[in-house]
Amino acid sequence: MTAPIIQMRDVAKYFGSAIVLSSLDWEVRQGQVIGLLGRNGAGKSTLMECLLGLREVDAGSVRLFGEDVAALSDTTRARIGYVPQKSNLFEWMTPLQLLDYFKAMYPRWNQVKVDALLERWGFDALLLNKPIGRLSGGEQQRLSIIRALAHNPELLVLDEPVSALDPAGRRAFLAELVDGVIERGTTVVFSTHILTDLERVALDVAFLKEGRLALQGPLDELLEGARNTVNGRRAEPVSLEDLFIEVTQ
Ligand SMILES: Nc1ncnc2c1ncn2[C@@H]1O[C@H](COP(=O)(O)OP(=O)(O)OP(=O)(O)O)[C@@H](O)[C@H]1O
Repeated sequence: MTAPIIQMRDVAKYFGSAIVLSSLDWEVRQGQVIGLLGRNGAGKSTLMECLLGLREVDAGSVRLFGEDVAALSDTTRARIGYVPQKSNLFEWMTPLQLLDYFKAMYPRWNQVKVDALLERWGFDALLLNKPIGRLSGGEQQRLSIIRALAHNPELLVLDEPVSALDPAGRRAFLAELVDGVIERGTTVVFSTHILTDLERVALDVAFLKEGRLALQGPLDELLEGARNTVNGRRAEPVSLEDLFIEVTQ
């Protein structure tokens, strides 16, 4: 059997005396599409940063594609795409310069896809040549998504990728995610507070609570299970919002 795409064992992460992740175990297999849920401050961004090796863990181990995340090879790095919650793009560059910069780093860069997304997502000549620092929040987020998708990653980690997008932008992004990314068998970890988006995209959901993954499974099974546990009788359907409140409170 091939190694899991993500494997975290007994991971702990502290900020000073605050325990954010504790004894956390997680395995994500190839092709899984997981919506990561948790209340504000539960540690979703921290978990994503730790799993990508952007933050050092205080205990435990993290492996990506079977490799220790602290010593990832360039080949494995090139298999990963990440959209952080806060844009981390070079603000003094223009979108065109930024995309050229990353293009040189990734052997599998798909310029046809980049050009199609730029056009579909409203990057005209004016926007493409403006310093990134002067783009709106939503424009920066769209650019960050295009950058993360451009090299056809096999693992895509998205930290609230639609938080700054208007409804049309969100819909366009979700369509791209479903048709252009998930269809290709990409493994996706996706955090959001917009539960309707998650219901459209995620096949599995994982709830982060008190530093651990409190519950994970196929979304439809979790909803069905929650409905069947009410008084032991078949009850009214449970919404994902109900389940979120029940699991995370
Ligand atoms: N660099 C840091 N230094 C100190 N504390 C931090 C740091 N980064 C995050 N924290 C704390 O760690 C906890 C988890 O934060 P994190 O951003 O991972 O949560 P989250 O689940 O992504 O939240 P949200 O849903 O609000 O985005 C919070 O209590 C936060 O204040």
